[in-house]
Amino acid sequence: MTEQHPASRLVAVLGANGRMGAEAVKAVEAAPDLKLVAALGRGDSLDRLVSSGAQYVVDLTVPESTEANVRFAVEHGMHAVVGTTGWDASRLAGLESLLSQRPDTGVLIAPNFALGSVLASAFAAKASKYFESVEIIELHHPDKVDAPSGTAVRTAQLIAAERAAADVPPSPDATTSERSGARGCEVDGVRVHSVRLRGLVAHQEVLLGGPGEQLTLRHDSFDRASFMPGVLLGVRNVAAHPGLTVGLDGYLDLGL
Ligand SMILES: NC(=O)C1=CN([C@@H]2O[C@H](COP(=O)(O)OP(=O)(O)OC[C@H]3O[C@@H](n4cnc5c(N)ncnc54)[C@H](O)[C@@H]3O)[C@@H](O)[C@H]2O)C=CC1
Ligand SMILES: O=C(O)C1=N[C@H](C(=O)O)C[C@H](O)C1
Repeated sequence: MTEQHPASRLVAVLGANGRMGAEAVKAVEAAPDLKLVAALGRGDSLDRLVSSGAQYVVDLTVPESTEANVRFAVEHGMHAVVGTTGWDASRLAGLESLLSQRPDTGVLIAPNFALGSVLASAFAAKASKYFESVEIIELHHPDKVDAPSGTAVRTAQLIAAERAAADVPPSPDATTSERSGARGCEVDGVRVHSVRLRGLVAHQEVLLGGPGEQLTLRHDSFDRASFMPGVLLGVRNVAAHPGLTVGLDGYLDLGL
């Protein structure tokens, strides 16, 4: 007979057959204070979230599914911890409006669950106002469907906000002739370059340049195990943070 933890949080994982979802299933099963009540893959009915009694939903699916999944969870009073990419400003606004009708429900949208990545992005944002130039290089496995990565988008947004608040001008760039894509894409005025290479998992460098010097902030996830402490931290904290939180840093005391 399996031992029941008296205060178990009942957790469902969506995308359970995927690279991240499979890892999250193992992490939830191994956590003494959590109980996995559903592990759903593509094509499974979301009604199983309700019938399983799930209180927490971990969404690790695909950009085209995640919005409907999270809406379903919130409409049924479940807290959601979301690692899936694709949450642009308009999706976030729609979710905030839905959550305003559910004041006790919490949703965490975490572009990256790895603590080191969250720290690297925060440090980069803080440092960026002291440098003339900033560019981001994100490097991932070639099975990733979206580019640039959600982490890079979030990092660029944090950097852009810090630089705007400090009235830092745009990074200098004399390019007048460009083969399409050579300068990457622009996110809030920050150039982002995406590499897809077999052997990689998830990596990012923020390059900060000033006269005669460069600061590079690099983070590497060598294994998806790196994301699991953040997933568990999200599940354990999301109910205490009703409404929408974007970024795991919202649950951490970074003191920055
Ligand atoms: N926040 C973070 O720290 C991390 C986020 N990610 C993001 O998480 C997402 C998943 O990444 P991977 O696991 O590498 O992708 P994956 O492609 O291996 O897994 C996605 C899984 O979701 C399933 N799926 C699609 N629609 C579904 C639905 N409606 N219900 C249930 N399952 C559904 C797919 O069949 C697939 O098995 C991506 O958006 C990725 O960028 C990935 C790693 C870390
Ligand atoms: O698809 C991935 O693998 C990852 N996706 C997230 C992203 O787009 O930032 C998080 C991490 O980089 C891994």
